[in-house]
Amino acid sequence: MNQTAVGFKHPLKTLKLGLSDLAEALPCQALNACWLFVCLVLAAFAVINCSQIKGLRSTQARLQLTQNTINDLVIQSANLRLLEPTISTNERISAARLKQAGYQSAHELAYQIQSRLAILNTLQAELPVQLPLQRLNDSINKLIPTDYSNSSADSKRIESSIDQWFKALAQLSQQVQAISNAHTQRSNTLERNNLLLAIAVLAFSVSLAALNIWKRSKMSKRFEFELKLLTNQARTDPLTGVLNRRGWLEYTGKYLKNCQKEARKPASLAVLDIDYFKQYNDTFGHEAGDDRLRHFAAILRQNFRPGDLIARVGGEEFAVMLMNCNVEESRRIVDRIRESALCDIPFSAGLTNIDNHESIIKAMAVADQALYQAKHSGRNCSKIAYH
Ligand SMILES: Nc1nc2c(ncn2[C@@H]2O[C@H](COP(=O)(O)OP(=O)(O)OP(=O)(O)O)[C@@H](O)[C@H]2O)c(=O)[nH]1
Repeated sequence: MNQTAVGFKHPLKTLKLGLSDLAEALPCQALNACWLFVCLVLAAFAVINCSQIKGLRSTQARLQLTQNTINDLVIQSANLRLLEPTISTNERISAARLKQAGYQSAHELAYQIQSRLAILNTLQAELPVQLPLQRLNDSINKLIPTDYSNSSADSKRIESSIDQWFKALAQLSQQVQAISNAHTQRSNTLERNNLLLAIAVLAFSVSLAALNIWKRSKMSKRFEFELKLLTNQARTDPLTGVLNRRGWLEYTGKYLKNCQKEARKPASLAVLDIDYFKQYNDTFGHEAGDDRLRHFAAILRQNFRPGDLIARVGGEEFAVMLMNCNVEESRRIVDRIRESALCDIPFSAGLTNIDNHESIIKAMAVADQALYQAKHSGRNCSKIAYH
């Protein structure tokens, strides 16, 4: 059996229909509020991330400064090797070497190293970690020999102290590097998260805007359609489906205005009135009278050209505007309809031309005079009135 024939729908089509129906059914304001809420939450996360990144960056800057100070300290501490008794065998040689390196005495070197340790101490105050600076501070004094004797015990003590000092410095440097790396990693992760949040906020905002535009266009389309329907209904006779008096006056008025502007060929007007309609109504009833009116309108629609305007302007009175057609031609057309086998309804017609583009009301008054003549001439005939 052919499924299409019984109304089978492809599942994807059903889904598409379902989603668009759902989006349409959701109240616009509630949807906007939800969307906005999600955007705000995402934006709040992004702001929190930004402030964290800012904090991490300033800590990183301080860590970098700390690292640089430690590096300077390592370079400066290299001069401590000049004090090693194995290299400088006595105080004189040691002092000479220190002088060469730019220090007046071992104590000056110690003082400068302590100054750098003091800088590190200050920097540490703003770091989220505790560096073992106190230990270094204490040990620096012990490193400076007061006596440059050649005793091997003393020389060994100084050597091992300097080694320990460098070991401690290396550990400190590693510790700071590790903290700095952890901070860089954390701030990279936060930056990546922020990028994702920004993309999400953008996507949500764009989809919200698109949804609103779509809903608005759908609503305006529907509104346009309903307005058109109402407008058409207001201009149409519900019984016969042709224009009512209001529609007739509006369209013919517009047509005549355009004729003036574009110097079009003249039109002519025919007013057609069913004969003895009251008698028919009284004999066959109102319902049958309605059918007769519907039937007469159908005859007119079938026999006039599609461009001609047909209207029911009174109870059993119809008007036709025959475009680009003079009144004599129009009379021939009307008489041909009356005489055709299809037309089983007697009617009288009054005709006039609208060649000087006067108002439709005036033209109808002239056509009515012709109709009056036709009625008084025994009905079921056409008369022309010129003006
Ligand atoms: N069934 C029906 N009758 C209508 C409608 N509108 C008007 N009529 C009737 O149409 C009749 C018109 O009667 P008259 O104006 O005397 O016209 P007539 O009987 O055709 O007479 P002549 O035009 O002189 O031939 C009245 O009885 C109205 O009630 C309608 O919509 N439906």
